[in-house]
This record gives sequence, C-alpha cells and structure tokens, in this order.
Amino acid sequence: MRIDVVTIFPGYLAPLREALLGRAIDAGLISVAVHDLRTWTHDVHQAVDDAPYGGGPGMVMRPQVWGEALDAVVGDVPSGEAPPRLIVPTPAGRPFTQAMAHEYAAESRLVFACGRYEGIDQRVIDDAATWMPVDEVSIGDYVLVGGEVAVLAIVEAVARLLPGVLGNPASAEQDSFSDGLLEGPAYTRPETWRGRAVPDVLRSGNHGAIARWRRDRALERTAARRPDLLAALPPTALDRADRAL
Ligand SMILES: COc1cccc(COC(=O)c2cn[nH]c2)c1
Repeated sequence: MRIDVVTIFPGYLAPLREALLGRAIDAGLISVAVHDLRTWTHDVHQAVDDAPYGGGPGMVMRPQVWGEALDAVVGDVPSGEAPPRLIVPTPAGRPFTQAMAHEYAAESRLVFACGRYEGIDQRVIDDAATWMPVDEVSIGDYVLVGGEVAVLAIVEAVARLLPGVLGNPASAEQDSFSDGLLEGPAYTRPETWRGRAVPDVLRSGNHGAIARWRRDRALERTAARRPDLLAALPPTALDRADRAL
C-alpha cells in the first residue's frame, strides 16, 4: 500500500516510521511519503490560509495551494488504474470505524490531507471528488489543532490489518468490534497481584467455560460502556445464553 500525507507539519508524521509501522515500511508492505503543503505556495510568506468569507473567527486553508498539492501528489492516474482515495480527517467527518479500516486496508493507495485552522476551502473537496473518492472522516467528537494526529490513528488502524504487518494475524481477527462487542478484561501472570487473583475459570483449562466467561464479560462491558453497539447488533448476533445475561 502506498500512503501519501500532505501537511504543513511533516515532522508530526515521524512516528509512522517507528516500531510496527517502521518494520512494515522496511519490509516494503507499506510506502509512506510525507509532503509539505508549503511546497505549493508561491509567495514569500508561503501563506496556506486566509480569512473566511462571511467573516467569523479563524482562518481557512486556501484552495489554490491545496489544489496544486493534490494535483502534484496524486499525479496523473494512469487510465484503467483506480485513483487513490483521498481521506480528510475533520471533526465534521463521518465517524471512522473498524469496518472503514478494513475498507481502507483493501485500497492500493491512500492520500491524506491534513487540515488545520477552521478547515480547508470546501471547493478543494468538491474539485477532488470529481476525480477520486473523497472521505471526510472523524476519529471522534472533539477538535484537534490539525489532522496529523488523526492520520497517525487511521494509518495505524489500517496498516495493522495488512497481511504480514502484525506478527500474529489472529489478534486482528479477535479485535474489539470484530464481533460487534467491546473486548472484555485480560489477565497474565502472576496469578495473584496486590491481593487480586486471576478469575479461576481462566486457569481451568475448560475452553468452553472460558469462551462463555469471556463473552459474558464482553457483553457486560459493552452494555455498560457502549449500549449503542449492543443496540446495533443484528438480532442473530445474540444467542439464548447471551440474552440470559
Ligand atoms: C479539515 O479541517 C480541520 C479543521 C480543524 C481540525 C482538523 C483536524 O481534525 C480533527 O480535529 C478531528 C478529526 N476527527 N476528530 C477531530 C481538520
């Protein structure tokens, strides 16, 4: 997978080259190119933003700069080849989910546009959408200073799903959300720690009982913390034992 990121703070994307993702890059599973948006400014101040039409606080990122940047970074899409997907992290976006991470993991190329200030001139999105799929995506209901942190989160969630990136692919299958529920509690040695013992069932070797216990804990936690996920489950997802909980 080829990943391009356009940002005014290239240094913010340095963590992509660390650890798991760094190894995936070294293994050639992913290529990451980070581009400084100011490359496509032509004024001495390298201005990337300007005052908003209609007034109001803050600044808006200029269309000319972004237009030239995306033209250059996306380049000419060879005929017959699918264009990359442009992802724009924004508080106003569609909520990013594990299902979307799986969708993105199937793409051969992703381009990320990191917005700042009050956002990017809408015409940049509208123009880009005439020649590539554009997703405005939110990673949560809060406002960051820029999209860079969101790109780190999205790239990590997507890259870990790529074959060969995770040492143990089974853990991606048993993710939280993979069965629509939150992951329950996990334990490792020692058996007792600060007077707290590991639940006996987990040391019983009774795999049926262990699976049941884990599912019960996941259902309890999901009901307590994310009733919306429980409500969204298809009716067939809960068996009789689940309902008895
Ligand atoms: C594109 O325009 C803007 C404007 C302001 C901030 C940002 C960065 O994204 C977020 O703040 C965010 C993403 N998901 N949840 C919060 C982008």
